[in-house]
Amino acid sequence: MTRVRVGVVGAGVVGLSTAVCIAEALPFCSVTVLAEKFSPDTTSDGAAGILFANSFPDIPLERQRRWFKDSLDHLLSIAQSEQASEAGVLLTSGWQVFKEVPIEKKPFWSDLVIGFQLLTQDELGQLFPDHKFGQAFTTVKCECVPYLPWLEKRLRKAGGNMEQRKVRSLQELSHSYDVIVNCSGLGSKTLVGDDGMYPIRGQVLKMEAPWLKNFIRDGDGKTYIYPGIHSATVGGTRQEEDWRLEVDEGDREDMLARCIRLEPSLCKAKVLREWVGLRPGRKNPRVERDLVQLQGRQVPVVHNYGHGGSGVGIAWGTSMDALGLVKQCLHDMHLQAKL
Ligand SMILES: Cc1cc2nc3c(=O)[nH]c(=O)nc-3n(C[C@H](O)[C@H](O)[C@H](O)COP(=O)(O)OP(=O)(O)OC[C@H]3O[C@@H](n4cnc5c(N)ncnc54)[C@H](O)[C@@H]3O)c2cc1C
Ligand SMILES: O=C([O-])CC(=O)C(=O)O
Repeated sequence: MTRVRVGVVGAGVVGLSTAVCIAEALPFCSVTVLAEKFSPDTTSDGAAGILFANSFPDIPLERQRRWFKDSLDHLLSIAQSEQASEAGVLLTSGWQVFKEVPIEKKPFWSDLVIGFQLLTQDELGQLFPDHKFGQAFTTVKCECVPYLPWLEKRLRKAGGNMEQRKVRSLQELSHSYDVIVNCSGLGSKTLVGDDGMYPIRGQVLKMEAPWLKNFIRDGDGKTYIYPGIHSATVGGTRQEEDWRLEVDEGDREDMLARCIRLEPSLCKAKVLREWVGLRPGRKNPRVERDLVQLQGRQVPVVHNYGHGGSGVGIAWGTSMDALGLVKQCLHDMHLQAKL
């Protein structure tokens, strides 16, 4: 039996989720993940991993809700299973607070997370006297340092392979794969020449603060404290078009001061690690299929990249869409007939 060869470029949370979805749903495919960097060296590895949805201007709300819901459901089922600690997926509760009352008091994801409530004025006064508005909810935190190896293991179990390699052009893959799936994140800027891709620099601290049990996020998206399994992720910055990967001392002092204002006890916490990552910024994620002329042959390419600051939060949902697109490619190529 001839197997359909699927090459997935990228081993961050998006690439591995997509590879697992394809390998498990389409056992007649042989899935290979090709990536320059694997865990723990991807952008995904440094993310706080909070499931929280940002909204994208040109994606229908129903599709965004589905991306978030599919991801939340998938991770909730892991969080409630015996796999939770190995996979690094846990439930977390806390608050998002605002200095000014936001236009959208109940965001589109408010009925998808658990127990979403608005804080009363009394509660705000007790907990966050400098803020005018607050939301309380329970969601999932997915820590990629354990989660990506857990996905790699799941991929191998489904028959998938991994190869460390920088792909300089999709041409290189045209003879080795029947379908190419592009999950290269910010790498898509050069790999497929996408000028809409840009870095959004994020600097965070990993701090030892085991007494903190609840997350706190300022609604401006720049200041947050996310307690996790071994450390709290404390941040952050959102600097567009900034490619610097080194730690900036000014950013560190500024974010620490902002976080200590929200949570004074952090001034006693030890800094375990500092980290900088570049979010794969794009106006909207690109989850679509294309036919590319490669070395005289039309090769189907499925794109799944450009998740910005939401990659962990929507990766499983966009991967389910990418799986649907791969199925459409196979249908069009009549490759199912190879079975
Ligand atoms: C400080 C910070 C905090 C964050 N917190 C959160 C959070 O709490 N929740 C959330 O949902 N998101 C968060 N994010 C965003 C999240 O990290 C990203 O959206 C997500 O990691 C994107 O995943 P990805 O798989 O697309 O990209 P990456 O993780 O960057 O993976 C890209 C992969 O493609 C490979 N690649 C690229 N180009 C090539 C090439 N030419 N050849 C071969 N391989 C290639 C890379 O080596 C890598 O394996 C945060 C980001 C930052 C920076
Ligand atoms: O926005 C947040 O709370 C965390 C996050 O996703 C990011 O820094 O990209």
